[in-house]
Amino acid sequence: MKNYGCQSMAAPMSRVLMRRPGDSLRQADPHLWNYNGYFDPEKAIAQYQALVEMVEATGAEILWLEDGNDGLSDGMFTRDASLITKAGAVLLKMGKALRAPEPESHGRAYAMANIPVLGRLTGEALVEGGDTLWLDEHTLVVGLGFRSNREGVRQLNELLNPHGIEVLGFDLPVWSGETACLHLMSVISPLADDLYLVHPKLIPAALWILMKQRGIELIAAPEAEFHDSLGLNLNVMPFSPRDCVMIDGFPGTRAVMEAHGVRVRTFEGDALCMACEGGPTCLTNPILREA
Ligand SMILES: NC(=O)NCCC[C@H](N)C(=O)O
Repeated sequence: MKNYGCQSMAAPMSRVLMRRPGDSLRQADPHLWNYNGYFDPEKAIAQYQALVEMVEATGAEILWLEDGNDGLSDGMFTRDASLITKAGAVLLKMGKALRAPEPESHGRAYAMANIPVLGRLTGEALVEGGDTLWLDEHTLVVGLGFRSNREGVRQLNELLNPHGIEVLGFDLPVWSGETACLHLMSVISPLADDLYLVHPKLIPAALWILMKQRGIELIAAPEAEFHDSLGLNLNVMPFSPRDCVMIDGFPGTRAVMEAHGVRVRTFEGDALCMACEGGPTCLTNPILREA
C-alpha cells in the first residue's frame, strides 16, 4: 500500500510532514525573518504543541523533520518547500532566500521515509508550496508573486504533465510588499472540494471565474477579521472535508464556515501564526490524502 500521494486539498489526511519549532526559532532575529511584535518563541512553541495534539487526535501519522538548531526558523512551515503528488515529491525552490536550504532537507526526510523524489526545480524557477492549490487531481493552480514565478510553473508542467497534471499560473498583487508573505493560500482556503473560504478582493479574477465554472462555492470571511488577524483568519486547514482547524479569536470567520456545515477546531496562534506569517495550512504538508 502506498504511504504517500496527495492531489487533493481536503480528502482525509492520514500522513503529514511537520517540523517542531525549537532552537532555530528561539534564536531567530525577528527583523531578519520579518516576524512582527506578536513574536514570542516560547509561547509559539507551546501553541505549536496544541496543533500537534489536534493532528494526532485525528489519527494522522506525523513524519517529523528535526530542527537541529540549523537556523532555519521558517522551516516549521513545511507546506512550502516540497509538493507531494501521487508520482512522488517535487522539491521546490524558495522565493524567500533565507529559506533556500529547506527543499533539500525535505528530500533527505523523504529518502529516509522511502518516498520517491520525482524531481526538483532548478535555475531561475521559484515555487513555494503555499502558492499551490489542487483544483482537482489533474489541475494544480499556482499563485505568481514574490515567492513563485512563471519559470517555476514551466518546470512544474515539464515534471507533472507526464503524470496527467496540468499546472496553471495566476498573478497575485504586491499587497504588503516584497518582504511580506502573500501566498495564494493566504487568500483561499479549500474546506472541501466544492467549498472554499476566500478573501475576494485579493483573488485573481481569472481564477475566480475558473473556480465558479468548476461549481466551487466561495464563502467570504469577514474583511475586518482578515485585517485584524493579519490575514491568518483565512488560513484554515481541513483534516477531511468540512472538518477544519484555524487559529482562535476570529468568531465571524468561524461562524461563516459553521453556517456552511463545517466543523471548526481552533488553537491559539498569535505568537506562532500571526507573528511568523503562517497558519495551520503552512505548518503542515499533507503527504497522504485519500477519499
Ligand atoms: N504557506 C505559507 O503561507 N507559509 C507561511 C510562511 C511564512 C514564513 N515566515 C515566510 O515568510 O516564508
